[in-house]
Amino acid sequence: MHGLALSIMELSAIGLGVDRMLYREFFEDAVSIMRTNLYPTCQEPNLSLGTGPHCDPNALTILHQDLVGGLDVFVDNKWHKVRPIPGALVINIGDVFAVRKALSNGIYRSCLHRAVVNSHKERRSLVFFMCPRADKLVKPQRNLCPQMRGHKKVSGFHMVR
Ligand SMILES: O=C(O)CCC(=O)C(=O)O
Ligand SMILES: [Fe+2]
Repeated sequence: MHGLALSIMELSAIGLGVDRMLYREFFEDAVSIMRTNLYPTCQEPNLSLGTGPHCDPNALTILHQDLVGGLDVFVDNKWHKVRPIPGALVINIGDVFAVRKALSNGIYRSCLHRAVVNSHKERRSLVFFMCPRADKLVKPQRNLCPQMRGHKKVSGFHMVR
């Protein structure tokens, strides 16, 4: 999973027009998180949520869901179902990569999502959260920061787990 996430980061760097190896130093040998989620059936699914609406706070998320369905994304002011496709992974970018002043300086966006439950079948997902190394300062490349022109230093932050 970590190797796949690193390759996706390389592609993302190419998309931003920065050195494709740039993000390797942030993520190589970093401690990431893997979690399994189990959503039991619920008699009143409309009154309950599996996971409430959120953006992932890490850099990149790789999610595998079973075929039950329940992941929703919020796009154009509405919730949309992410239909499970056998063998497919869902790739989500998180705040460390997406927000302003983070790695892409807001050029990439993190996506609000949630998981809903149903009354007939329990659901499982397996999620890999790629996090940056704790000792790395998260900040965008200077050329992604037109608003910083004329400033000496681009400030950054450390990811707190
Ligand atoms: O189980 C899902 O489909 C979503 C889980 C999720 O968003 C998370 O664990 O951050
Ligand atoms: Fe999430």
